[in-house]
Amino acid sequence: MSDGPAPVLRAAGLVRTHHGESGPAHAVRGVDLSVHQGEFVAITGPSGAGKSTLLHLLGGLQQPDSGSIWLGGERTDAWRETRWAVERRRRIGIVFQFFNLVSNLSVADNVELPALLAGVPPRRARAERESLLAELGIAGKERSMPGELSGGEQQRVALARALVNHPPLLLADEPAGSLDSKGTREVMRLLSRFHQRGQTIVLVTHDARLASAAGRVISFFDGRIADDAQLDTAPARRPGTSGVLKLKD
Ligand SMILES: Nc1ncnc2c1ncn2[C@@H]1O[C@H](COP(=O)(O)OP(=O)(O)OP(=O)(O)O)[C@@H](O)[C@H]1O
Repeated sequence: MSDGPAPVLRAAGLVRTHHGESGPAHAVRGVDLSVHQGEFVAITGPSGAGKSTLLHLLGGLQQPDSGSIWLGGERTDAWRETRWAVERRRRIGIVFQFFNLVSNLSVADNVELPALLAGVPPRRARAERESLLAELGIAGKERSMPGELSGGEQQRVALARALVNHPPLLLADEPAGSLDSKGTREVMRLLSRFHQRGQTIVLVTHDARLASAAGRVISFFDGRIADDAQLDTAPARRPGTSGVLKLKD
């Protein structure tokens, strides 16, 4: 093992089988993975390959049948649901395809909630929320309810909520999956921007074009890593570019 800093995330021997009505689905069949500080990793692959299951395991939203996960060098095997919930608040931001905002809370409350739950004083939570919403281009929407926003705006709120506690790791599960091409470009541009500032990101997408915004692309197939490639053209290596995304309107 090297003497460098511990990976932000490490997984070893992860296995997870779902037991559905149509029998067992071997979603994750043995995954070893390390993600280092500042990396932008895309996990891509066909529908049903097990990408979402893997991301859920990495974020502690589901537990593996076997294998281990380390966050910042700390082994999580003994963590149960409540411990994961507490640790996630500080250490892992997650954005989902369908945003998962709390529909009866305002934009401001949605973003501040994880900070308040983590014990951040209200004034600081408010300041964090203000600066994130401004940065994400949705200042002025604080009082809106999620249902009053476009999909792209909701995803930006979800990003603000995910980042409000400055987590070392951002997980994104098809964050543009329910957006039109304009919203898709916007979300990917924002992810690239946060990445250029040092945010570590693991993105799951079935869309190879979106994956090309990352610096490292893992091809996932049938529950396993089929390929793990560094891209030379990644935005992080070319600061100031907006990435290699070229989506049509
Ligand atoms: N809760 C569940 N119960 C039963 N089977 C499941 C469950 N969740 C996922 N699966 C099955 O596990 C396999 C992997 O699913 P998963 O959603 O992880 O794949 P994916 O690569 O993210 O697919 P997609 O791109 O379509 O979202 C599939 O065969 C799926 O049907």
